[in-house]
Amino acid sequence: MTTTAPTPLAPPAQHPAGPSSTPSSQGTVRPLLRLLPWVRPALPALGFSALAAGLATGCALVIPLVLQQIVDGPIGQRDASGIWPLALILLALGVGEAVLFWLRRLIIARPIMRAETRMRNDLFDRLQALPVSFHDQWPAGQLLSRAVSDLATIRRFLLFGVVFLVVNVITFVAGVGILLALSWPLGLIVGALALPLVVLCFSYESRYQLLARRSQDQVGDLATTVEESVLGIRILKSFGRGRHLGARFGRQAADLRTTELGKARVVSRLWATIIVLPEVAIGAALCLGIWQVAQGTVSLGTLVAFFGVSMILRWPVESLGWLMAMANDAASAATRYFEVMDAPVPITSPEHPVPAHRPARGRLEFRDVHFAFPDASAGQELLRGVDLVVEPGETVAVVGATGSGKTALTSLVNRLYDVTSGAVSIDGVDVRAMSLDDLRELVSVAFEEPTLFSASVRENIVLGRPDADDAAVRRALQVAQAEFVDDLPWGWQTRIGEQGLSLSGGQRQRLALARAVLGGPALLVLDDPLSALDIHTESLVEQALRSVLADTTAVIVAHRASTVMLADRVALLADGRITAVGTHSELMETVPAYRSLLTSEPYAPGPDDTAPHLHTAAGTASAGGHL
Ligand SMILES: Nc1ncnc2c1ncn2[C@@H]1O[C@H](COP(=O)(O)OP(=O)(O)OP(=O)(O)O)[C@@H](O)[C@H]1O
Repeated sequence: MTTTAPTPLAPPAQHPAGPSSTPSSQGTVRPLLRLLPWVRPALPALGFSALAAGLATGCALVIPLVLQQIVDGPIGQRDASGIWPLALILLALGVGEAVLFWLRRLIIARPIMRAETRMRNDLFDRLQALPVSFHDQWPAGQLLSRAVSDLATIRRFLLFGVVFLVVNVITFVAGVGILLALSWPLGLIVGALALPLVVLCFSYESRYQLLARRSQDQVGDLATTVEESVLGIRILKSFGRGRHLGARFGRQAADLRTTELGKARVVSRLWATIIVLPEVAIGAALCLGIWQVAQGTVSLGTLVAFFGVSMILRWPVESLGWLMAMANDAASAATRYFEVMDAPVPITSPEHPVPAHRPARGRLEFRDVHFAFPDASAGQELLRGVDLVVEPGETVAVVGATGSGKTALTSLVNRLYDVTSGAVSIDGVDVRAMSLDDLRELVSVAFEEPTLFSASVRENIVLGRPDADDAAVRRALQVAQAEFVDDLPWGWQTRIGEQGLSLSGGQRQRLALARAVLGGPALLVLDDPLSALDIHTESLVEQALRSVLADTTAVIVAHRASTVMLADRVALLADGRITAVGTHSELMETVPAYRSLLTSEPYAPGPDDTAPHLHTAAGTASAGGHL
């Protein structure tokens, strides 16, 4: 199978996650509001948490007022006994504040983490539902960073940022109200802070959001490099390219550092201004307050209370900088999350699926099939009118030059991709009209690159048929000549490493073949499944496969004559069409292009080869409908 996944050394693929696509117009609020469906169950807890935080801040705001009573009352009147009740109130307020802060955290943690888990599960489900063409275009690291770090960023904002953004604004408004009540000229000076603060935050938001987005994309690129270098460790070591990739990683890490420093610069500028503003306002109010106390227009207790409240207001103002940063980080993480969640899922079960024939006969038909990969340039069709019928129980080998589209053709059967036009049908039912569950039960596949998961041998084999019993697994293992699994340290329960790396290529192929033939599927699609086997094992597998293929419809992509011999007929794929169909010996005799593919005989297309070379043994319009 030819793959277009980005190679470790190629420039990053154009994917929608690029910083250039930063949707700055989305702002902060809209992406965050879209989290509502997941956050809704946590809203009561968020409300209680905000209430607890608000009450805690309320306690803190009342403390200076009690101090005012102490200063103007017992202290001013030198009545020591009057201090105790007020001191007890102070103590109660302090304890209340601490308990309420603890409660705030306790209430919110569980529901927000539940929301994060649901978002993560939904992302995983979405990734499973998205078509192969989506995964062809998106680097794995970009998806990984969305599933891990972006969701953690959103969780931190929901746990902490959102509550404090609300509570701090309320605290500021309430605090300024108290200050105005204590002394309106002093209150006005502190309250006037709000205007420059709002202007500042708005002016900084768009700059910061751009950097936040860039940094998250760069984390994704880093994750991609790590993933590729770990998966490709053998190649990198063999070619001594580890250092090269290390240099690329270093450059990406340096880019990320530059972006993070840029973020820090923007925040520190904002922060510096935000910290200076209340200091200036409080300083000015202090001068005026002292003058007012000296004039006797304000009591000393009022001045103490005023500064107590002002000090409490410093935190909501000063924290605004990083709360805004947190909100922007969360908004751009949410935007990245929704880029995946909003990606279209074109390959789905129809609303009213046509039931598959039961028992399935397994007649497979490609009718005028055209296909272009979604990311191919316009008009670049790989398949340009494929017509082919595979009768029930028949095995057809698809042969063609490398890159001619054999894998693409077989991928249309179980809808890994959909045809651009034309139709693929099984027992007369268009595969797009069936439910995906039905289709994937009917069609079983084995690819040249066998993917095994980090699970036991048995779990890997029964992947598509979890209810298969041991006898069926044993039969599948026999067909695939994969009984070597009995000799593994824990037999069928042996965990095979990530991607089955602890097994040889041939062993992995045999397990993948066992997985494909398990349970006797109606239709078997094998994409050069024996390429990694030695001649001896290959002939053993072929012997065993023959019994399975005797009554199963099968399409086998074949590169070697030995695999072709498994088939009843062979179809030659060239120039996007089936140009010849017949038995192996017929094609060897009459089709030079075919002969050249399976032997070392050179082939130069002649004038006779420009038109599709259709072997008539099966008859172009025969009763069987073969090409
Ligand atoms: N996801 C993709 N997006 C765009 N082009 C692709 C994609 N996958 C494969 N191709 C291109 O389509 C062509 C056919 O690929 P395909 O894998 O079907 O060929 P093949 O006949 O199976 O080749 P081989 O015999 O080498 O396995 C190749 O030129 C390949 O580069």
